[in-house]
Amino acid sequence: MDVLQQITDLRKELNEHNYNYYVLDNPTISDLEFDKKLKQLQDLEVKHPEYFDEDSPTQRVGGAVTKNFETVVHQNRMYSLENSYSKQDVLDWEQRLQRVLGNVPLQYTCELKYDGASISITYERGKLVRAVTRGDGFQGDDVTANIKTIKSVPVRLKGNYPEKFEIRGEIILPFSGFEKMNQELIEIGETPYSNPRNTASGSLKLQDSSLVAKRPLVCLLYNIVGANDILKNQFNALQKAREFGFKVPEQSILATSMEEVFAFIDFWDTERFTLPYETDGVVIKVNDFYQQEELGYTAKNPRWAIAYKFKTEQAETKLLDITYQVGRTGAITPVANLEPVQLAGTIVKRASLHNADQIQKLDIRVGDQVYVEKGGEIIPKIVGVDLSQRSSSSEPTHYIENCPECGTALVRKEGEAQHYCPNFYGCPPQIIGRVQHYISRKAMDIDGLGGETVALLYNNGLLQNYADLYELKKEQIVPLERMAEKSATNLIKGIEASKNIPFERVLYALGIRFVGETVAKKLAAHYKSIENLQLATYEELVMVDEIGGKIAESLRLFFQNEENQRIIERLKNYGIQLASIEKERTQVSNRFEGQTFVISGVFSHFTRDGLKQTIEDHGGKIASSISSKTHVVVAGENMGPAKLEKATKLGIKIWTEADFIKQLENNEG
Ligand SMILES: NC(=O)c1ccc[n+]([C@@H]2O[C@H](COP(=O)([O-])OP(=O)(O)OC[C@H]3O[C@@H](n4cnc5c(N)ncnc54)[C@H](O)[C@@H]3O)[C@@H](O)[C@H]2O)c1
Ligand SMILES: [Zn+2]
Repeated sequence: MDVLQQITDLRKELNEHNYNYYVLDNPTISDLEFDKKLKQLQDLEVKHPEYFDEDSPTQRVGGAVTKNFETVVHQNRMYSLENSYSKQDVLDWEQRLQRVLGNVPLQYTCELKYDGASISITYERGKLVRAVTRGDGFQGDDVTANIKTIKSVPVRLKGNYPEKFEIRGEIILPFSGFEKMNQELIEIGETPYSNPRNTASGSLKLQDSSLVAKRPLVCLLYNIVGANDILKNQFNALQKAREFGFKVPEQSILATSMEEVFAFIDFWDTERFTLPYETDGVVIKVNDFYQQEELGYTAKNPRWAIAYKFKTEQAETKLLDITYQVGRTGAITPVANLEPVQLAGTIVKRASLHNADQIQKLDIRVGDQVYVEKGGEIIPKIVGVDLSQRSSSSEPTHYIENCPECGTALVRKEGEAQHYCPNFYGCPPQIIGRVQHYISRKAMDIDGLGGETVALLYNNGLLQNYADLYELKKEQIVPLERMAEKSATNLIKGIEASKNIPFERVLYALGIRFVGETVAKKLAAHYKSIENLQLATYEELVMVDEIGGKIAESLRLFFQNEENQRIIERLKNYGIQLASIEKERTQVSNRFEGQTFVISGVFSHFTRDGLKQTIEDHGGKIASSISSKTHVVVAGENMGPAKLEKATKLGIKIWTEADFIKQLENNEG
């Protein structure tokens, strides 16, 4: 595979994991694996600076804003942390510090790294005025009402606090509270939550703050922003925060050498299991705020801090049996059912096995004692077998040959790891899964219709594919289980509203294999309509930017299929947007004709998308990164210093948001 493809694939994959992790609170791979892939991407990008992209997951904080809350632009950006896994990484970091600061003696604060969801809380004159999630670092969700229900968050401060400041912290769920919540769920026959971190993060996104109030959440604070002059250094700031009434864990220390830092790490590496909540590492920060300011930030992290991550834990348990799940694309995932075992603060009963190869490679057999590992989140994985304990009567695992849901013989394509059920139109989880994908937030975003309702509709014979949604009648829905007049009306309304979803998202919603959001955008921009895309040959498709053979092949297969053709025809008749209409509709002038723009930072009058649209409306082009072909950089707040430098070096015009508006008005006035 060529490097660019590899980079593109990794970015796409990591973006999807970020979405699962931060937005859905439902990761599908372990943190360790995620971090490995991120590192792999980082290494490739370092080797190939020509493929730099400011939107890469290596350059961005992973979260996003949701549509459920008001979006708030952060006064001060929220960053992530650089991760390290060895003491050598930490020593290398110290070297970099010394290079920038010029071999001065350094002091560090060492803090525990709390594993929850980050929050930024603003106080004015001692009163809590706003709490916002990290989101994408530039803007987040306003979750003030939810945060106010957390008892450890002071609504009014004590002592001699600064007039106005933000304080950052982590919303966590202590083990005891987590277990209590799960106990209650198990009692009513519900599935327990997978781990404290995702449950804490999911809690913040609840719409009903009285439900949040019932959850035993805790807020641990670690960073005051906007009062550096008064507070001078991090260790003092932590102390002061305690005096103002915040919950700041007492474990933090001030270290004057790396030896002391390492002693702190070693101590907590084992002692962390005695804490009432989960910690996944230690955060080391340059103590002095003046030095912090000198060091500054990369696109994603402060240069003055680093996180040392503890190694993940393993447990040994018995493999009871292997079951197989069928996904929306027909992919089969084997799942290991384990004798419940305590691991990293949660009870593990299942582990993912990925595919037949992995089972074979590790020679995993039912009845084996296996090692499971967990990176701090959901389904852990089996990393090995304790062969010394294998019974002599044990038999090698035979991978299933038929679909567990519909009985069809499974297929496995050359070069692919996964087995597939090819019964695209008859296999229930595939049918349901495709409709669930179609209605999902990033696709048609159908309000009032959830994944379970889709299954309900299918099970009642009301639905075989997503086109059938548009034939649904209220009278058919009302009598269904858990449905009522109002929910049925909402459902129909939501389906109707999906007719306004633009073509690129419809294309994504169709669920064509390998056609994710980005690819759908590219294709929509290039082909403008579904007819054009249907007519495109394999050779034409692979000529399109970022479209590889795998995607082209999948598109051909999809459009050749007569069932799909019928469905698309029906969607067309229902009035679904199967062509781009933006261009004709919005082109207002040719003011920016022939000019390429790069936009960077946060804007107050425009959203980023809105700004891009406006530029295009006036004939300009948008590029994702600065190069010699760029004509104008529109710089919002918080534009990165590296970018600014690059633009200046290349002699590119830099407009502020105000400049941009002036340019527009000149044209229009
Ligand atoms: N499994 C997946 O699919 C998946 C996807 C995305 C991210 N992740 C995981 O999430 C993590 C990356 O998330 P991230 O970008 O939030 O970085 P991070 O959690 O590794 O570190 C940054 C965060 O640490 C928190 N923090 C806790 N204690 C702190 C302290 N004392 N001082 C300062 N900050 C403190 C802050 O909220 C900060 O934003 C990784 O562990 C990654 O593996 C997993
Ligand atoms: Zn099947």
